[in-house]
Amino acid sequence: MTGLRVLRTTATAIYNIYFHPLRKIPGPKLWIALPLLKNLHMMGGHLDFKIRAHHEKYGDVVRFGPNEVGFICPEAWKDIYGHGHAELPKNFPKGTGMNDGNIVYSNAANHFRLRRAMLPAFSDKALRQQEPLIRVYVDLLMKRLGEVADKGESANMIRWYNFTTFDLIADLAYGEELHGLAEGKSNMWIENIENLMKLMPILVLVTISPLLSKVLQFVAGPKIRKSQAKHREASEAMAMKRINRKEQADRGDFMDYMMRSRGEKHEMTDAELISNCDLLMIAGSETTASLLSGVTYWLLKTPRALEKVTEEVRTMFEREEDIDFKEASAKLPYMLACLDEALRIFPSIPLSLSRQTLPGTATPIAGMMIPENTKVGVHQLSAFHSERNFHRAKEFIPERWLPETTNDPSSPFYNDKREVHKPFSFGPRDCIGRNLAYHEMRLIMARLLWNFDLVLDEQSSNWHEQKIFGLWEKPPLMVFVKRKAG
Ligand code: HEM
Repeated sequence: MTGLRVLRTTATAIYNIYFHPLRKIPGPKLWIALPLLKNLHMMGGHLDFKIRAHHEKYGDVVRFGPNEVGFICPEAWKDIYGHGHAELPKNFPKGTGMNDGNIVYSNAANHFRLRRAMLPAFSDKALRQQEPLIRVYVDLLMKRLGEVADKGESANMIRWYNFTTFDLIADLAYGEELHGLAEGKSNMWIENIENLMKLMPILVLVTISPLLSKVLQFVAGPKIRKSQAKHREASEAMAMKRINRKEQADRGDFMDYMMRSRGEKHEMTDAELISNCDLLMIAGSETTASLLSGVTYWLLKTPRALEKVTEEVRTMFEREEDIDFKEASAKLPYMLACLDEALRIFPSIPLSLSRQTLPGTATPIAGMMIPENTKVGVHQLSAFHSERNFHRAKEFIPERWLPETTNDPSSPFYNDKREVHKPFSFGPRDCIGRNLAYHEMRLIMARLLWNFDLVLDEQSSNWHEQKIFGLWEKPPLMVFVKRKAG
């Protein structure tokens, strides 16, 4: 039996390497022969760095498995994710099937309807209504960090940013406070992410072995199902409460706008509102908090940039109250460059959003014909860190995004392939919350730098050396916040 299995694995490996339609695309032969090796790297949190190294070795187009090709050139975004051709369906990890009520998991037709119903919640008009709701939490963050500053201790910025973004998205989605900032209380979404990160190596291990999967189902299955049911129940109760709270009807928050679809062809059902609010909690909070921690760390590691952005904030505004969405976006070009550079060097979603080529036909991607049913994607970490795309790619250099650089042929960054930098993805399924995210990040960072001088605690001096389990591991980021002098 074992002999037969070895024979079959060997024959498949030989076919995949020497006879498969993708055989001409370069890539690590071991991974093509033994796809499980990738899972082992995933378990260790190293997979995305290995992928990056393979792109460095093999080039813009790399075959990572029997049926899998990764790209890091700008044209691939349009061909894989863009408008103007049939949508390449998403590839979901095993065990997470399609859920048509949820915008991320929906099929093309449902996605179109849900996106139409959700888009108004992210319009400029909605953002103007949401700003005062968001400001409450930014004020509170400043107050709480002031208390930390007075104690003279270093603060774990991961927690503070998480509290802020989760508090404010919960308010926009459910019209309810989570009391993260006020009471230092965690919440079920943060706990879910933390648990998932801890469990990731085990979850990957069970995908390798059906036997281990059965053992895990037996040992932990009931507990996992119970905790999922509890989460569903709690988030459903919060959403239903908001749906029925008439006094919050014209609040301008996510729920208000999504409920305006009622009575229209694209209306969202209660079940869809529940599912998408739950999604917005994760999609809108973890991503933004992650970037805030990334930009904070890289600024602290790059004193020249920290000095420049702090000076920009403190000279462009006379009073803290004047820092708002509109003024911050008009007056802080260097801050925007810092955020973009952080999104490049520490992208919130560092991996490849995997798609599958359509059956029955080859798909043109970046000038190549990719056979049917191939997993394809742009791996963000590899694309953004590649010297093929960016000069001094591994360094945090916000200047590369400034108009005076992008328009100056004598600048070494002039030829950076900025079009490859799409941390919010691209096309019909790109990030719906991009503008909100930029406003939020700009406001929080501007207020932070207005109020405080920041110093990295020695213990976090190598914070960027961290693992990726789908998301960045994000160990504590310890920073001394000191009230600004004078
Ligand atoms: C730095 C912050 C953010 C980053 C880097 C980011 C990135 C992304 C990316 C890469 C996608 C595509 C995911 C996929 O194809 O599966 C996405 C989708 C999405 N994002 Fe964001 N996001 C951020 C903030 C936000 C915020 C603030 C919200 C809302 C409050 C939000 C809501 C969504 C939603 C609903 C989708 C699904 C869109 C669709 O399928 O049509 N995101 N985001």
